[in-house]
Amino acid sequence: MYDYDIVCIGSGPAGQRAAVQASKLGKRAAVVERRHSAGGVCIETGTIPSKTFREAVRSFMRLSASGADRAARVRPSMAELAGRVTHVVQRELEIVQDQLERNDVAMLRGRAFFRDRHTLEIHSFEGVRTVTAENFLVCVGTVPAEPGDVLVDGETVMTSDAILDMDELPRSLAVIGGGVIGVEYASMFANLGVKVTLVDRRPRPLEFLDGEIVDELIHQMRCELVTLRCGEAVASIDVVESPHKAGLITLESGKHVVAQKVLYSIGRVGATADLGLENIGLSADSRGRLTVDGQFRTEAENIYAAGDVIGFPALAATSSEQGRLASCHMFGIESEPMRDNFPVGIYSIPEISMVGATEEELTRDKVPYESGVARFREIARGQILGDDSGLLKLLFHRDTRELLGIHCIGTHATELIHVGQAVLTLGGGLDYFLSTVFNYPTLAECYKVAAYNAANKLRFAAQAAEAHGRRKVG
Ligand SMILES: Cc1cc2nc3c(=O)[nH]c(=O)nc-3n(C[C@H](O)[C@H](O)[C@H](O)COP(=O)(O)OP(=O)(O)OC[C@H]3O[C@@H](n4cnc5c(N)ncnc54)[C@H](O)[C@@H]3O)c2cc1C
Ligand SMILES: NC(=O)c1ccc[n+]([C@@H]2O[C@H](COP(=O)([O-])OP(=O)(O)OC[C@H]3O[C@@H](n4cnc5c(N)ncnc54)[C@H](O)[C@@H]3O)[C@@H](O)[C@H]2O)c1
Repeated sequence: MYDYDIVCIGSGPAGQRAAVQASKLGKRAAVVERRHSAGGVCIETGTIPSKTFREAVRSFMRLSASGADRAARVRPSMAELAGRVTHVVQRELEIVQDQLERNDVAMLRGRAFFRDRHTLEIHSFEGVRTVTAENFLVCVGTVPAEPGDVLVDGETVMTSDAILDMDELPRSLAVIGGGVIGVEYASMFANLGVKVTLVDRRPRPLEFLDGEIVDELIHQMRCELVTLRCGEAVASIDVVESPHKAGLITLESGKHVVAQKVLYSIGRVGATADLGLENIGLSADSRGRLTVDGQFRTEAENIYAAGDVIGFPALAATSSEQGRLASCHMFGIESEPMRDNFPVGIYSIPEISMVGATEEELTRDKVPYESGVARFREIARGQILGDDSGLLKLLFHRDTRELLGIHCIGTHATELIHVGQAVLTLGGGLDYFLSTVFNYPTLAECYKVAAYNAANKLRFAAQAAEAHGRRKVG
């Protein structure tokens, strides 16, 4: 008899959801966590702190005489901003703790290490204890990628794990890596009046997004005086005294970037290095990730993996759902697989969200489509909110009129996207939006306006094709 039916290694969204699901099925569940509290990267250093920081930045901008006038903005102290983050993180940790307790999930504190396929050592300052389980869920998440040749001292050069621990707002910040983390923090600090330089070796940041949306983001970032150094890789980073401590970044092109602080955000790797995978016959890929099948099972029959440690899409909500599904599969409960149409939300300022195909993907795959765009400045709610740069873009199949993709940048984009997500998932299209009435004044009205725009383009194109056909016949 094992100590537990399931032990989840890691208390992020995947571990929490898997353990609670197992408990609801009457199983004995435990979660191992090496940090002081349960919550994972999601609550302690990732999603919740960064999104709370963003809201704190935005509230200070709203308090300013004019959000659009950089010079007139109130510049809060780092302590004021961080205070809000600490408060929300603390509350979220309490909620998770309470939820696990209510569901009789045992919390085991310490670093987990596999001794064999049914035995785990848990190392803590109290010593080493051993627990056994019938099944394990590896949901250890990720840690920042830190190539050995780059100095990350945590003071001048830091990863996203430490960026909010800065005592003061820096005068300048260099962000290395224009992925989601880099872009989000670059835009937040730029809106605080920090002089930001963003470096990425790719030609443009966030290449997986629709190009038009990235164009708008770049425009907005430039308005906040962000310098973009794209298509440029970093050769070295040194900490210099000039006369104050600063990071000196040398790019492969020979250019230098000097900034008081450097955020190093070039991706994250699975936290599998010290897990004892060799003792259970598993190995991780070069980025520390584990491979699983459609049921989240690894090659070891009783060992499952979910969340960021299995790679794409590596989001909080998808990790949560993967954890729940892994638990169901483990205990023979049939469940619907996770739907493909999950949204991506980027909490830059302005925020971005998308679901479905981009124009670039449809063009590459030769899918005939038409786009419809609504600009927030043409919508009453956009005017009320003072957002005159936001836009919603819908992509429809030209022949079937099905909805294929939704792309949004601007206020509440991450909420607004869910209307489109539902229509996309349920197979709806242009005619749904044309015949549906939304609340007024709301941003949801953008769906109707974008649909009109696409319908008009389709009609003009059909008329032109018909006229062309008549001319040919004549
Ligand atoms: C700065 C930042 C911002 C983000 N913003 C968003 C966002 O806005 N939206 C979004 O959807 N996603 C966001 N993410 C991603 C999101 O945080 C992750 O997708 C999510 O946390 C992954 O959940 P998980 O369950 O895989 O584990 P994690 O949340 O990564 O937690 C894993 C836990 O396992 C523990 N652990 C690791 N090894 C061991 C061991 N050997 N023994 C015991 N415990 C161990 C770790 O201490 C950690 O607490 C962000 C990430 C970062 C870094
Ligand atoms: N809103 C969200 O959903 C959200 C927010 C933050 C983080 N996250 C998660 O966190 C994960 C990690 O984010 P990330 O931004 O660190 O990684 P990423 O992989 O998204 O981006 C890393 C970027 O760094 C660039 N890069 C790599 N090496 C470089 C070098 N030597 N010089 C210059 N540029 C270099 C890459 O071209 C890439 O654009 C993401 O996969 C995402 O799932 C999600």
